[in-house]
Amino acid sequence: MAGHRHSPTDGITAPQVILEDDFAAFRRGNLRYTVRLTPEAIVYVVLGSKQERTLALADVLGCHTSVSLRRKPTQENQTAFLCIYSYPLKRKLLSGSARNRVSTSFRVDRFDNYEQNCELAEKWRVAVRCLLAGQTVTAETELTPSLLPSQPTLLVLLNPFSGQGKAKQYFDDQVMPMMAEADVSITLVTTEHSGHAFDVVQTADLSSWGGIVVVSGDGLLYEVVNGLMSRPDWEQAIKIPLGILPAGSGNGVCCSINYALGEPFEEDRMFHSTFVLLKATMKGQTRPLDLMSVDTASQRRYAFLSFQWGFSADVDIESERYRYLGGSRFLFGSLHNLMKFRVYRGKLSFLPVKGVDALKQARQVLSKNKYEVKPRSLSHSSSAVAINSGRDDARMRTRSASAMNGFHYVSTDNETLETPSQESTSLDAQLMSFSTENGVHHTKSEEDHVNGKLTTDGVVGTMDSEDIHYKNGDSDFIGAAVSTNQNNSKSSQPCTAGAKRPHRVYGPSSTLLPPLDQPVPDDWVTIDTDFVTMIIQSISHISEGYFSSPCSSFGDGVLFLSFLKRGVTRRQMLKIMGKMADGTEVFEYGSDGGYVCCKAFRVEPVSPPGLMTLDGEKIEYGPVQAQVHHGMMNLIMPND
Ligand SMILES: Nc1ncnc2c1ncn2[C@@H]1O[C@H](COP(=O)(O)OP(=O)(O)OP(=O)(O)O)[C@@H](O)[C@H]1O
Repeated sequence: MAGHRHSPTDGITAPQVILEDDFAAFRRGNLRYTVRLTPEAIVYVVLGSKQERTLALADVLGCHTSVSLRRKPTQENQTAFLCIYSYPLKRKLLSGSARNRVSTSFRVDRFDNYEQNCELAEKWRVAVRCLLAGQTVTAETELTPSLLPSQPTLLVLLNPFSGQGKAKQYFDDQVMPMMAEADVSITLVTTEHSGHAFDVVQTADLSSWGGIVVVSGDGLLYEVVNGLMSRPDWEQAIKIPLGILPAGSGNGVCCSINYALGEPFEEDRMFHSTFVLLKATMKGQTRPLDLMSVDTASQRRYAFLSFQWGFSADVDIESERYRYLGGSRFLFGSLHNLMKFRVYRGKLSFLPVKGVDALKQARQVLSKNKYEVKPRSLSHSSSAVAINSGRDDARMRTRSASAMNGFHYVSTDNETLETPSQESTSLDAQLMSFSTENGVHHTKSEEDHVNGKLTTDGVVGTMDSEDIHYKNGDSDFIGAAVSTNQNNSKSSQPCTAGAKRPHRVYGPSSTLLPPLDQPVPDDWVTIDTDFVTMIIQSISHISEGYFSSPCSSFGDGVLFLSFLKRGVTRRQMLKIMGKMADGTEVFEYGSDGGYVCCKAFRVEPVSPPGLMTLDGEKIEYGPVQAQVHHGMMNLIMPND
């Protein structure tokens, strides 16, 4: 039985090789391999040939010795086994790429003795597991089981009614086998009613688990987050790594994770998301995720995904009855709502982020994604936001470069790059003022645009038809904004989040938000109009097929706000929905919408009661405001 331990002086690859042995193929007669373990891969070469195969460790989930092969040693056969589970990406003919499971087994037969072969196989297992956990292993490392990283136990909360009601089936058939391969142990709780997960995490001793994973739609994660934030030790509790496996019909978080990582999602989303989650779990990796503190008249909640009002909220909630269709329910719901095509009167106010040109960033992201991007004269644009305020349908219909679909861009050097309507000129001139560094800055031409309404501490500009106001105060946009609680420090005591918040809740102070019944600070932008839809989100996808914010990334500390106003037509809506689905130019809302970057927002509906959602869950209809809290949560996902 051949084989040898690698010596660092062997060959040119010597410094890279951690282990090298000759093993027999599992089921292929006399075929033998030289197998090498490097920090990046397991490479095996057929003895006597140059036929080399590589299992990249980035694709490997686990490694087991003979245990999994269910073979007992006999007198004649003293062989041990080594089995490696990998999930390499394969290109698909029509649909990009997808991972597939490959299990590679070797017969470890260097010795005539079963125990010694087992010991050798175990050395390999220890080395591979250590590398998968991100530990450094070299040819000199003494490979004993004591080196094995301790794998945390995960609390898994499974909603059997998520999506099409297949969460349990997915979990048993796909997730559990992969968890076993990765040696991840779990405590499984199947939720029995709405609020169950909230109760579990609100009272649990969290030190028992290394993380909490929901197998559900985004709604159960929302429940878990709010459960954690309702604990007296919320500040520590919310730091527990949180993961999600997509069993809902929306799955915005999983979609955003896989998009950010360049991982496939469309085909077998549970399989791909489990792979991603386990890779991160094994290395103890997380990424920060922002949390929104959201106040309504009666309550404070926490959200990590989106606030929606209008068309998209209606689609989300009203399509619940088509749940059996899975993700297609949104398409069905969209078509249904397109027929009604309602508008919603209200006021949208937001605190813009200085120096972020959301549209320009979106274009960069999309072109990096190799999507076809139409030429636009944006090269000098660096205004804080870009908003379309015109309502010129003729201009909307003309997709010429000069019309730019109604978008109007301004630059810090006051160069107007488009010929906007009078209305958009007015708004953009106002926006230009907060893109300057030190408070108010107006050129003569800008002042002309804002209809001459100058005040001593800034400017109030009004638009004839849309009643859009911009007020510029003296204060810097963060920190000095009006707040109910000027103490910026986080409190572990219950805090009231504003004058209209009768429910005492735990959580951070919303330093950017005034009480809900008080006016917004001067440095906020207000748009008072008829809206068709409004989505405010912190990650890229609000659900599958809704890549509505190309600029959003995990833990960026900002929100992106997309809206459409009265004036957009059904045809345009259809087109926008199509673009959202294939991830191209989702921000191209024509002259009747906008895509902006903000830190806080307030929505004050005037329309009769309708639907508003937070992370896809219905909330009470009425005034609502929120601010983003940078990276408060830890989302289980790879970060290298
Ligand atoms: N056993 C249960 N019975 C009824 N409701 C439950 C149960 N477990 C959880 N819930 C509730 O179901 C709601 C939705 O859960 P979840 O997000 O997992 O699925 P979903 O709404 O189907 O997902 P999606 O919106 O993506 O379709 C949550 O608010 C949660 O409180």
